[in-house]
Amino acid sequence: MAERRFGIGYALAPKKQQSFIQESLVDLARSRGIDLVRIDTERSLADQGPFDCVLHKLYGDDWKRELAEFRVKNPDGVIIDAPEAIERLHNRISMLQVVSELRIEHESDTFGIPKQIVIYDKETLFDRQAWEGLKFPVIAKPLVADGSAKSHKMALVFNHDGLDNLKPPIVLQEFVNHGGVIFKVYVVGGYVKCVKRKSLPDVSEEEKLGSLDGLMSFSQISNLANNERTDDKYYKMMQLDDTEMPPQSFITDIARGLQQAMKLNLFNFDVIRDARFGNRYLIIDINYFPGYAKMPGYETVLTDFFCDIVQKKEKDGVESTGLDSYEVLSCDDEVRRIVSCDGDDGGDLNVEEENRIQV
Ligand SMILES: O=P(O)(O)O[C@@H]1[C@@H](OP(=O)(O)O)[C@H](OP(=O)(O)O)[C@H](O)[C@H](OP(=O)(O)O)[C@H]1OP(=O)(O)O
Ligand SMILES: Nc1ncnc2c1ncn2[C@@H]1O[C@H](COP(=O)(O)OP(=O)(O)O)[C@@H](O)[C@H]1O
Ligand SMILES: [Mg+2]
Ligand SMILES: [Mg+2]
Repeated sequence: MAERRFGIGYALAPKKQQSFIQESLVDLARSRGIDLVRIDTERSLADQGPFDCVLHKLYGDDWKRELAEFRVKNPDGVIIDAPEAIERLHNRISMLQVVSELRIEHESDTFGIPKQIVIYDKETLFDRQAWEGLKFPVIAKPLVADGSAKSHKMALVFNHDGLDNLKPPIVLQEFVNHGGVIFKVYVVGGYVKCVKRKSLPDVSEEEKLGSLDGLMSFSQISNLANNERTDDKYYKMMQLDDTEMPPQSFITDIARGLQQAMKLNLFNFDVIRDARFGNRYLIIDINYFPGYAKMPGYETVLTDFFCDIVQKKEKDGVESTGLDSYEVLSCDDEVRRIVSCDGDDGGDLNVEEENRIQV
């Protein structure tokens, strides 16, 4: 009998397609019975395929309608992940709300999110009452995280003078010294991988007091190194070797908790370690379908994940994948759970002035 093959359609923006759909991934998936096929977004999704599975990172109502139509016409098809679940990550407030809802006990380490407020208009920006409890320096982040260059443009604000340049809606989040290193935790179904990346340097007491401009803008700090990123080489070059990794089991528990709460299979989150405590971790960002190609061995991890989904669907029906009802793929049983922790990131932020921070 001929080997059963599976078709996975992908709908990605050109830049994402280029970084993610590499020959090495396509070849490995093909050798294991999975054909990765580009979805033509100029045509109706439901008229293409057939696809056992749809993988996507696109924004907007038109695309949501395409997915809805696909669901109706392909009750056996699996959508990774549900657009309704992904949308939570398009707003920097709802994104982190889920962290506050997690209940995870760990012997010595704690986690949370930095103090933050959302500002919708200039009036509130200058209203000292709205600021109660929040201390300078703060990072101003665009409220919307929609993948645009603008949504990554941030500013470190040292004092009230810096506020003049900000354009709401923004989130103001306390800047927390963390030794200039950020931990990026990549999640793919049941797989969790934590890596170290360069971050913003700590701010000294003198800098806090002495900044002339009151503000410094920056964008995608941890992505500044665009050379090959095998971790050993990157860690040496960026002088990250000495930074201790967070406890693996702790990070895995947080990853699992987030995954279950958000009902997402493909995401990463950025974690910093509060330099004042050393055992306090803060989650500052969660991204849907991040740059997996930067993760060592991404081809194997992603292919294993695809195989798990299609095999589960084949064996027990689409409900068993959990993805039909927008649940996440279960982390036990058939889903291989590899956890490793070996140790990134960053247009018009809403600032009129530009001083690029060099790290
Ligand atoms: O392109 P890459 O590889 O830098 O991936 C970006 C991610 O970098 P990371 O994997 O966390 O280092 C990046 O993560 P950060 O927000 O920089 O932490 C985002 O996920 C970005 O997607 P979007 O612009 O928010 O939609 C991701 O961009 P897209 O590839 O989705 O456009
Ligand atoms: N509260 C914070 N304290 C210290 N550094 C931060 C904080 N928030 C963000 N950063 C730094 O700014 C970078 C970009 O912020 P992030 O929220 O991850 O936005 P993006 O979605 O563009 O990656 C982070 O990678 C980190 O280096
Ligand atoms: Mg980030
Ligand atoms: Mg982000």
